[in-house]
Amino acid sequence: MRGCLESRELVIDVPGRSGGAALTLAVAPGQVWGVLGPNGAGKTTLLHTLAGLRAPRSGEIRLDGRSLTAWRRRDVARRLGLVFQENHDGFPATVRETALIGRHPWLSPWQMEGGEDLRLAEAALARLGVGHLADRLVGTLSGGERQRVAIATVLAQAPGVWLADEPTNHLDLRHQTAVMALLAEQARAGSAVMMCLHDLNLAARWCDHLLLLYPDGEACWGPRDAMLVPAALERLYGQRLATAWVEGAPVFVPAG
Ligand SMILES: Nc1ncnc2c1ncn2[C@@H]1O[C@H](COP(=O)(O)OP(=O)(O)OP(=O)(O)O)[C@@H](O)[C@H]1O
Repeated sequence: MRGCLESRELVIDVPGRSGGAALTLAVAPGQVWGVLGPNGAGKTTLLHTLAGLRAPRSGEIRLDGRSLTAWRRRDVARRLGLVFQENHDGFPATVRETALIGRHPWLSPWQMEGGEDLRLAEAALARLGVGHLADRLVGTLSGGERQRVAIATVLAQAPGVWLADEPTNHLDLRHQTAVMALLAEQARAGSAVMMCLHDLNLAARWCDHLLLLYPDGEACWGPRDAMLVPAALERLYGQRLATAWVEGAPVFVPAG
């Protein structure tokens, strides 16, 4: 499914911060954007603003060529999926029931999920390697299993735009790689993908565009190689870095 998300002169509303960069950028079909920045820089605020969950201070967001506020909420949910940083399970649902929530934007009010919805939800769980947990209550899962169910739920939703807040949260190395490969695969199929990451090396390997959010609200963005400048990254995190090259890609590690 193709999707495109644009921001025009967008200033996010970070509590206690005056000003902030005006973001004008487009996450085009096929692109994978990484959002980097230290704790509190506003990465989650940005993703939630782009998803329409909180109002910007100023500026506009356009989803598939139309103002986000002009779409009905259901139509937004058919086009845009959000992987939250943490999952809070208010109800005792099974893994299968949780993945089926991804199909709800595609049902009419009061319509029950059908066989095709069930097939898509179970295929998504299998893709994330959690199909065998379908009958378990989500509250009994490990952190990494729960995270993979959350990603499977968005996969079942089949959005053209993916917003993922630290999608590799709680995941071991193999599953981090599998999830990044899945997001890249979604982009290759025409989706627009944007994710917050704390791991510079995952960003360097898997993202083609980067947005650097500084704690004072400043920002810069562009193609990955133009953004992966050690001095800029050191200023971003307030941390000296050493750079090595492994299999043709830069690897950043904290120095001294
Ligand atoms: N509801 C709120 N009330 C007060 N302050 C808030 C609220 N939501 C966010 N903030 C503040 O806004 C700033 C940006 O938060 P945000 O969660 O977007 O940062 P982040 O870059 O995602 O951080 P992290 O890397 O720690 O996840 C933080 O200083 C946070 O404390």
